[in-house]
Amino acid sequence: MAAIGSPPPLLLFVGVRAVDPAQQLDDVIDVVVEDGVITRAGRGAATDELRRADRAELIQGDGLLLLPAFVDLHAHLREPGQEYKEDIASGLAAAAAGGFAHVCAMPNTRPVNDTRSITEAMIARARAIGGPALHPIGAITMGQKGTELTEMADLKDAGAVGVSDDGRCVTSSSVMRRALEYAKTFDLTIIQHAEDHALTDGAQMHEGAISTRLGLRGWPRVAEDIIVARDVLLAEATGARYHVAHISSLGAVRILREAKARGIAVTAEVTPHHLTLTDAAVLGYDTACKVNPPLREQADVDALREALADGTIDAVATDHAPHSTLEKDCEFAEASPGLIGLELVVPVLLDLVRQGALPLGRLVDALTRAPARIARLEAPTIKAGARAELCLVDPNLSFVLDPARLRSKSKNTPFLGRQLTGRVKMTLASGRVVFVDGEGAAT
Ligand SMILES: NC(=O)N[C@@H](CC(=O)O)C(=O)O
Ligand SMILES: [Zn+2]
Ligand SMILES: [Zn+2]
Repeated sequence: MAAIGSPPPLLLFVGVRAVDPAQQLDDVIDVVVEDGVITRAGRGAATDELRRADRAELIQGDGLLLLPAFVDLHAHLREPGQEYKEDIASGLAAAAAGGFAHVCAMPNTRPVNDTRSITEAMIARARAIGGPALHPIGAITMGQKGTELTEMADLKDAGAVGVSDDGRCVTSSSVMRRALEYAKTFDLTIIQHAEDHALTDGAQMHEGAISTRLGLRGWPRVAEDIIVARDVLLAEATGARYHVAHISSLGAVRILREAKARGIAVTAEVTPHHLTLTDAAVLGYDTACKVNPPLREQADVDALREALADGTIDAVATDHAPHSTLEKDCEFAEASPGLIGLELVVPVLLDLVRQGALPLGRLVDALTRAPARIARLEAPTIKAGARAELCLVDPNLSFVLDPARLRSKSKNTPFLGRQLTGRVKMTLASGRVVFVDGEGAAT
């Protein structure tokens, strides 16, 4: 297969099942990539003449899926400041291996990304690496302290695609109102980590029968619901764009559904782990399952799946949150919350498709067009004339997840050692091959 790095001059995907909801495309076709651009897509597009060209590289598509490369609205790449967990290079390598061409990076770095110079430095670093594109998300408040608004116009001008205090909730209604009003003036989305901290003090996991059994302090659903409900009212009052990060509770889903029905400009993302795991995974005190918001109950999982399938939840986002072994190999109460996700989206979510819980087209939309729309990015698409941003997947390849294969610096995922099915074989971002399964990390 094509080498990582330089744009392959002529790449021919032959007889591949291409799925792109933006084109209402789900068909076995050929796709031709020339000098980083999709030049032809359709039956017979890889003509004999093209196949005979010296520079042609043929990729037989039998049994494989060709998708627009993914857009992640929510990842923690930890640079600047916590490079022992992850850095921009390792985070983007993990993204490439996961099928992503675009990654939005949360601002809870050290220092917090609350100023133009940090946003610019992150983008410059990512460009020098040359993998998937990095789009910083700036902070809503200085130092994510929840009081003084950042200079959002500056952040946007420097390349920020949204603002969030993720990791912390903007709890003050007054600050939130001003943030929405301010962001509205230049069409920036406010992304909320919805958690009423007064209700989650000391919380270790979802509040329910299992937290009681384990003797761990719980985070009740209502701590999320209260904030989402209040913010929906503020979004309505201000007319600003509001986005719920990592939605996890059935109550928040209901509020979101009602808000959308009333025409309020609210969107939401859900993570692969909230779609597939429950608080039962915490039995045995597995710190890999400690995450904010916490893994909830089957009724929540069912509501999230239904809402993703019907479009109430717009996007899937990873909330890739790397932590070192030291921060996870400890007492549950001491462990840092968060788990990695960039490299696991395909196997974890294809499982939902196989179970009939989610149509493949909706999943692809939730990983490409929907997040791109929210971040105001151009969505990858399989269309002649588009820059090649593609993800080739073998949906039937089964493997046991080996930590040594992960490109992320951190290995904190409950899926380690599990049998998974579905693997990314190749990723193109900005017209360049950034990942080939079995080859070294992107440089
Ligand atoms: N999700 C998490 O549990 N942790 C995130 C912060 C966040 O997304 O709230 C992190 O930065 O580690
Ligand atoms: Zn968060
Ligand atoms: Zn996060």
